[in-house]
Amino acid sequence: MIYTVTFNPSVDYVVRLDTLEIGELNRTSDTAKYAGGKGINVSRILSALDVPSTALGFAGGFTGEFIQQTLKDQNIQSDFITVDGDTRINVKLKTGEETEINASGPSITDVDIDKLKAQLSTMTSEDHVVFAGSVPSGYDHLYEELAKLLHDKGIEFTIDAEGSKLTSTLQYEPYLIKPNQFELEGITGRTLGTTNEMIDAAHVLIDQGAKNILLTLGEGGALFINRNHEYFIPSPEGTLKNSVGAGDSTVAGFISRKESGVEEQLKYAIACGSATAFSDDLATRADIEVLLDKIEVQSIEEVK
Ligand SMILES: Nc1ncnc2c1ncn2[C@@H]1O[C@H](COP(=O)(O)OP(=O)(O)O)[C@@H](O)[C@H]1O
Ligand SMILES: O=P(O)(O)OC[C@H]1O[C@](O)(COP(=O)(O)O)[C@@H](O)[C@@H]1O
Repeated sequence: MIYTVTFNPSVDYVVRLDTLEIGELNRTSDTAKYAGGKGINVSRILSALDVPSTALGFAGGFTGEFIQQTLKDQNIQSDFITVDGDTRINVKLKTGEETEINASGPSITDVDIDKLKAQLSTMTSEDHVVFAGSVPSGYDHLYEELAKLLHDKGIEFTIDAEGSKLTSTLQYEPYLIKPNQFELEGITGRTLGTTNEMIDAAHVLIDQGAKNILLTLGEGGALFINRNHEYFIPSPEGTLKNSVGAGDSTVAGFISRKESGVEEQLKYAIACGSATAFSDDLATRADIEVLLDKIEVQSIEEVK
């Protein structure tokens, strides 16, 4: 079973406006709300691809209810730990440009963490765990602690997190990490202007333990690096509607075809990411299938 863990889920409130005047009254042209948070998005795309998963994490209040009901309606299994306080609402402004305001989310306690650890303790080496997104304040060490717990039990895991939350887990050999360029620059502390600079930076993380790195570059596509392969995958052409969840969709696409070889995994990853970018909500299976044939996985030697 694939388990996704969203420590800090969100209701993503998408607000469309023709223009935004700071300091003035603005009226929307359209609004929508979606069950979000990185692991939840991974579960939703896996479900679109008919790959079962169970969504875990912390949820509370009316917003937490909304998320759990949405997953239920979509036939996605979930087992959230109830926390005090409302799950956050993240505002996604669409004004021609995309602007995001992500809230910090409700507090969690050591008791909540113990409940999550109890869930992880029932897993076996047949399972795969995806840890994704921010953590409530004060718990930055959680990623490292849980990665160690899974590594000690021989359970494969994927990490999509920023900065030290990600780098602290590399010693436990994550199956996949998925930084974007901005996140990789944050980790290395320098601007990565060329493909070679990005690949070199990725190899440092491989040397520290990461097994596979999908470095996503928005409309620029993605680079993939592991010990044996270096690939570039351009994004297909299309009209951007809402890129929220595009990165999570690439993670889901890659994991969904784990038994099919890396090139097929990359096709699915980019088809899922771009199909989500071209959709109002996350992509549907039909959106993904339309793009699959348009994805070309290029070995870096061909690109150079
Ligand atoms: N404007 C876009 N056009 C086409 N594909 C896109 C666009 N934005 C994102 N994608 C797709 O989604 C993937 C992940 O997007 P990215 O923005 O890099 O992730 P994140 O949301 O994690 O920052 C990209 O590799 C690409 O396949
Ligand atoms: O936990 P974080 O880092 O604040 O991110 C949460 C946000 O990320 C998302 O999961 C989208 O992530 P991506 O666009 O990177 O795929 C939203 O649904 C959510 O609002």
